[in-house]
Amino acid sequence: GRGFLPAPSSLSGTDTGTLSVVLGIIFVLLKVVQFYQERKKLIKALEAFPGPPKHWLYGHNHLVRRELGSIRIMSWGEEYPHAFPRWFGPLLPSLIIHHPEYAKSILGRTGKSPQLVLGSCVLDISLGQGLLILNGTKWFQHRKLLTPAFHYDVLKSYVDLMSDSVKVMLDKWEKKNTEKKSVELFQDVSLMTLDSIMKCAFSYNTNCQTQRSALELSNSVKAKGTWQDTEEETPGFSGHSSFLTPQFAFREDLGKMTYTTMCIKESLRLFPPVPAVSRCLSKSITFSDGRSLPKLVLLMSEPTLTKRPLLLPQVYDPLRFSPENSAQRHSHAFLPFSAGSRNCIGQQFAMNEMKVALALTLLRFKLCPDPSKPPRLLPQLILRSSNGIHLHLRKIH
Ligand code: HEM
Repeated sequence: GRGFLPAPSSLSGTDTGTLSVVLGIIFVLLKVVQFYQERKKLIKALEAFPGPPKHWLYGHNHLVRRELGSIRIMSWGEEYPHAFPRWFGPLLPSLIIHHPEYAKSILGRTGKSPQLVLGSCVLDISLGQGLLILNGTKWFQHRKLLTPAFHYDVLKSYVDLMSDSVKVMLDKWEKKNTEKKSVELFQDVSLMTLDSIMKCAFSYNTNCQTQRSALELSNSVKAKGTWQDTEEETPGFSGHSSFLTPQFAFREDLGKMTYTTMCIKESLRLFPPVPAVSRCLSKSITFSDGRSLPKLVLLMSEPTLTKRPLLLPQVYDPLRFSPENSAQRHSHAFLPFSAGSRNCIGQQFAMNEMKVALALTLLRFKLCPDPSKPPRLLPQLILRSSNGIHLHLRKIH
């Protein structure tokens, strides 16, 4: 029948233009209303979580300094049990979780892809589309593809490759004049870990510790292809036999290095290499104490806080991790490698490598800190020291 609007065919150009503008405005208004309602719901839900007062514009940004175990965050943790809101500016809320039971609720959620918040464009550019920042089905497929490569038995065979890489590093240290001056070790250790992962994952000897510049190396890695490019051919973790040397004695002993493992865990507790993990809720959640959150809240969990029961005192004491002392501990009180389906796939690889590196290093050197250059901790995506790590090396034999 006849309506108020003329038939589409009779619309002039100006009318079509006006119509699109009106539709556009309606769309934007609907989005604003939707955003406003979601925000109201979110703020209501966050009311159940008391927290420090926030500034209307900065949120909590002006109160929190980027430092490991920030005293302020720690004291907030003291004041506001289990979890408290942390606003990034006026619009973006997050919930800082610092209770093992809360961490368990979040990290223990099943489903194909616990969404990570990490998929920001900055990470996309710097890391490529690796497992760490993938989400959804793609993450699930890649994770499934890579999991067998980290099987216990497969990892055992890498011990020889790891020890070769460590020995190159130690030989380099022997040649340095370490009599009086302390040595910056972070660079060397980074290159050693790169060398060893390249050998294990790609069966590729880069010689990066002795020859290549970082640029040359990154080009050769690109030429060789990265993990995510090798879907048909499971990335490395296979034809590595050419590197194997049968005489390595630790291979069977790694599982027996109980005290070394305790020392490593204590170091990971005090200096967590991944200082915080974050999750985005894809559906609402109710915690064990009855408080709940709607979907789409950015959640951050600082392991430094999550493992609060362990955090104080700041004294290095490996015995904290003795079987007796660990028996009563909550399963989610100490999470250097995170937990749940999105935990660190390289956890066992990393533990093995740390044991091999530590044992071989201590067989050759005594290490002492340089009090004039203490590390300045800088928690970024990973924890680093802004001024390197300076140690005195004393040759044992
Ligand atoms: C001490 C050494 C390491 C620590 C403390 C560590 C810690 C972590 C943590 C906490 C996560 C979870 C991140 C999150 O939930 O947002 C993670 C993820 C991951 N780690 Fe590690 N990691 C270490 C070494 C390694 C190594 C050696 C590899 C590879 C051989 C590796 C590969 C990965 C991958 C691929 C993921 C992403 C897993 C996924 O999203 O499914 N990590 N790591």
